[in-house]
Amino acid sequence: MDKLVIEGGKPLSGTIVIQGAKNAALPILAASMLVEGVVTIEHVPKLLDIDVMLNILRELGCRAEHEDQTVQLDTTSLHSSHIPEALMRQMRSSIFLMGPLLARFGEVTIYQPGGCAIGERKIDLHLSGLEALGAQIVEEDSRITCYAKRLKGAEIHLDLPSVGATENIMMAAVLAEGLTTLSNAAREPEIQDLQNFLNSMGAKIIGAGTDTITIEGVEKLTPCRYQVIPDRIVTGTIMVAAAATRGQVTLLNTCPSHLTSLIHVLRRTGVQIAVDGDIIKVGAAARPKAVDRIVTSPYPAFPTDMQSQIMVLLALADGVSVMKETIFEGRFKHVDELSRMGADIRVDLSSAYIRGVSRLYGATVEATDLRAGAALVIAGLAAQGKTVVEQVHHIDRGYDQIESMLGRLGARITRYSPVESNPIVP
Ligand SMILES: CC(=O)N[C@H]1[C@@H](OP(=O)(O)OP(=O)(O)OC[C@H]2O[C@@H](n3ccc(=O)[nH]c3=O)[C@H](O)[C@@H]2O)O[C@H](CO)[C@@H](O)[C@@H]1O
Ligand SMILES: C=C(OP(=O)(O)O)C(=O)O
Repeated sequence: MDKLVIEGGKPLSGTIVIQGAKNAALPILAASMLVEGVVTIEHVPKLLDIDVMLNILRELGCRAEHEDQTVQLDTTSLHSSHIPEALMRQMRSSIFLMGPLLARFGEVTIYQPGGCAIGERKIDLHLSGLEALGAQIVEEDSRITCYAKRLKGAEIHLDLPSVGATENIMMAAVLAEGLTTLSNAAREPEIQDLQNFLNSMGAKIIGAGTDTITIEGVEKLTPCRYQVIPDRIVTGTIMVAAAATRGQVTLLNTCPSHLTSLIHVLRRTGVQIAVDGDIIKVGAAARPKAVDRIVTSPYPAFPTDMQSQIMVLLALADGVSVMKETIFEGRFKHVDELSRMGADIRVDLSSAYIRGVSRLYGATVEATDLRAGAALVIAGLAAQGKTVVEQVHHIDRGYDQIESMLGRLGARITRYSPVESNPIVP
């Protein structure tokens, strides 16, 4: 497994262009299976999860190429709707294929998906949503088969606003007969992006970004060319890294309106943020201030995907901060690792109590999941001395060569692979 070696203590400085959003690109790639022909998706980052998705699509008979951030998919020879268990288990987002493949083939076989160890992550809402659209679902051990000659529009209420279930139901309902109304839908920007993509292919969806989404089924879609939105979590990660190292960074290709809750929290810590169109400038010179209470909740509240990164800034703040995690019960695994670097954090059930210290110290730490890994990289950049972050494959799921990105901002960060003990020069 690769590891990152970071010499900390250098403020980040410079300009960076933000990659396209993983969490928008993944469902959009899956939704492309609804149409027959050649679909072109731009601003698709080079990530492990994207590679896994493209490998699954190839396995199903789709032709897939990914060059210069552009994915071209030819779905004409798609011949299977059976996703092998080994591929299904490589990531959570494999579940996005359930709705589109069912809608296109009238049948899909999947297995329980894999993913980061951040919580239980059930798929009951995905399944009950498809059932409401008329699918017959047969579960045998980890294998799930869904059948429906043609899905039928329905009124569906989600017990909780699941991002993935909202997207899966939207994708399935696009080719269903009649009208689907989805209430208590998730409102994340990536859902709006999926709506825009599907509508570009001729779907009739309104309401994404609100809690009620209406999908009028159509007979057929036509292929399109589409560009995914900027990644708000990568943007947020760099903003926090700039703040934690007391640097000055300009971020290009951002969507500031997707980051309102994070910007609000960062300003409360004393970080200077200037927004101009799709450009964000972040600067911090002094020690951050503690924030009494942050609660992760569905969009537009504070995102769970930024919880571990902001915790690093709070670990260096003046005072005590409280962070409550309400989405994933297992998302405090970075706390033990940060403690090894000198952080003073106590976890009690779903809350973390963070007593800021004036300095973190380099250590050897392990990325336990994607965002925990990103947090440890930020901690390493801000710490005094050398930090080694192990299990970097978790970080590669969501950040396109994090070491090159941060290196361009002056960070002293090098990737080592176990095969050659030489550093990997990007
Ligand atoms: C690829 C992608 O977009 N991933 C994001 C998506 O994941 P994902 O779509 O998996 O997250 P969900 O919104 O579905 O999960 C939210 C909560 O709902 C629960 N739940 C979900 C589905 C279900 O059928 N039953 C159920 O109980 C989950 O266990 C979790 O506690 O939203 C999460 C919450 O913002 C983010 O952290 C992930 O980065
Ligand atoms: C948890 C995440 O992703 P996924 O849902 O793909 O596991 C994430 O992006 O932070």
